[in-house]
Amino acid sequence: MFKVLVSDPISDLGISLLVEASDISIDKKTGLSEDELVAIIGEYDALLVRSQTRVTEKIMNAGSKLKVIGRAGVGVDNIDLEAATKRGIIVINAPDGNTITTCEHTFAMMMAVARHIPQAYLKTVGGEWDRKSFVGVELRNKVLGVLGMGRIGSEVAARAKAFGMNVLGYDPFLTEERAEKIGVRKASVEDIIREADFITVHTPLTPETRHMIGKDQFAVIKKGVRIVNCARGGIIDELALVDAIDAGQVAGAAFDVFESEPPAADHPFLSHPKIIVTPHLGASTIEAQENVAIDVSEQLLHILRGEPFKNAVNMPPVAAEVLSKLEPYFSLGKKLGSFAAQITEGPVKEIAIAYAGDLAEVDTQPLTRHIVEGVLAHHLGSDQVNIVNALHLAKNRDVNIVITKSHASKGFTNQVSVTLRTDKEERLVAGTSLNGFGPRITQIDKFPVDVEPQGHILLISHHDKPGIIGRVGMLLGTKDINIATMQVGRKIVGGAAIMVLGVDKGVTKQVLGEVSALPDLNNAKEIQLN
Ligand SMILES: NC(=O)c1ccc[n+]([C@@H]2O[C@H](COP(=O)([O-])OP(=O)(O)OC[C@H]3O[C@@H](n4cnc5c(N)ncnc54)[C@H](O)[C@@H]3O)[C@@H](O)[C@H]2O)c1
Ligand SMILES: O=C(O)CC[C@@H](O)C(=O)O
Repeated sequence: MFKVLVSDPISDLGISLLVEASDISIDKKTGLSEDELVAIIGEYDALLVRSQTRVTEKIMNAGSKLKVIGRAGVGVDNIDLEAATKRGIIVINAPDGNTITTCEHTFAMMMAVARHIPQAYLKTVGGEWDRKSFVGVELRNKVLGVLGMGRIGSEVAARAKAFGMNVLGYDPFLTEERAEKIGVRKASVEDIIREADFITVHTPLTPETRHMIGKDQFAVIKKGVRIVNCARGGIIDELALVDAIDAGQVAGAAFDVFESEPPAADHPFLSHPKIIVTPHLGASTIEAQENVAIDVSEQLLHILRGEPFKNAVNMPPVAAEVLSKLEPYFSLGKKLGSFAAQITEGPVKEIAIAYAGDLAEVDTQPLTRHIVEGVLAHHLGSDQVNIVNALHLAKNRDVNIVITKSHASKGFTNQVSVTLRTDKEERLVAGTSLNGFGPRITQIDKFPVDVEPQGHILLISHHDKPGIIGRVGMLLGTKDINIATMQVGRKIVGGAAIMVLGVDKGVTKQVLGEVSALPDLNNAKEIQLN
């Protein structure tokens, strides 16, 4: 008999599958503190949560029988994934079940902010008949900018067209073909900032999306824009938004999510007359809660019964014999994928992976998953992509994966090369794992290099001329940026060349701009590898 603990309010109908299963015994105990959970979790094989329970390492360490944590919803930011992976606990989620519900909530918020519904309601029930203060705007013929064209963003875009809106979409994975299929115009973030009358965000919160609309964007944003966030708090800079509304640049905003939840009582959104809020209700419909609970219950049963399952968001075990051959390359593969994603412009259409040397003789699929994970995690967020779902996510986004194998490997026992193809360019990063030294990047585009894939790396392309290295070093020195390692690669004397610098700390966009502006330099990019 497997014991399952449900620690958040989750639809009864959704978990009826578990309740009715003869090999499952289920306990519902909601609102427990961390210590209370620690005290009882040792009895359970599975934990089922929504977003309130914070599943910490302490709880997992006390869960000696815990095999699986099920999240009835998409975001797993309330679960310590690293700790789960470390302890071999499988974390599953239900990514599809609340898409439509959250999309509809986005529309409810967009219409409510366009027509001042909450403000008008409060006055009316307060006894005032005020028809002058609440003149709104139509959605028809307005430009809607959608940042993040995944599951929810795409559904929002489709419905916006029914309202007669002109939709601009931005997503690193949005190709012209897909934009055409959905019926949106593919745009840049800058286009959306300048042209949209309504902006709605549907990305995960990642280092790249944090404050993607902040002070700089509000300075140039279309006057009178209305902003909706039903994704994750922090994608829009909350304080900069309040300033932009007070300055008359932004007409209003509707937020379902906050940088810190619940927000503090004195949070400026809670008293602002032009900002409407809901308490993270995006997924709160009867239908969505049933859907996500059914999805996650089914998967939970499969895992407990040792059957195949989907939607695991952390790393599953790899067979021992495969592991021993491929393990030295897993970290390299993920880093090659991440490096390539960070230097490549435009939506990825194809990931071409070439395995050379002894690797050509083994089943490299687990390694392919690590490489694709590295590519996708840069845009989708590392909590959403793992070796179980990486290939599925790539397929969903029409990203083609091409594998080639050859026994010859240019002097290394094994070499792995990753080429990303986009509408704009094709970039290659190759590497190997050196006995006793670990992973090394051995080639970037056509240039041979020897780079340890670790920490902050500056990739500079330039013309091979005397004095360039000195100019770069001098500039970085004045910015207090210490160069730890340096590699220069060129094919011919006086031709195109690259410089790969390992630096001790992150480099701001401004410094990158200054480096790129040095004479004989083409551009400079920063790559971060953990
Ligand atoms: N309010 C709620 O209750 C609620 C409910 C469900 C989901 N969510 C949140 O909504 C968001 C979207 O969910 P989803 O199911 O559509 O996820 P999804 O993974 O299907 O889509 C997210 C999209 O964002 C894109 N993206 C990543 N970085 C980007 C960037 N810098 N600029 C533009 N796009 C970028 C990704 O390529 C991806 O296509 C998530 O943050 C999720 O946690 C909130
Ligand atoms: O209501 C919830 O459980 C949170 C929903 C949402 O933010 C999610 O990530 O699925």
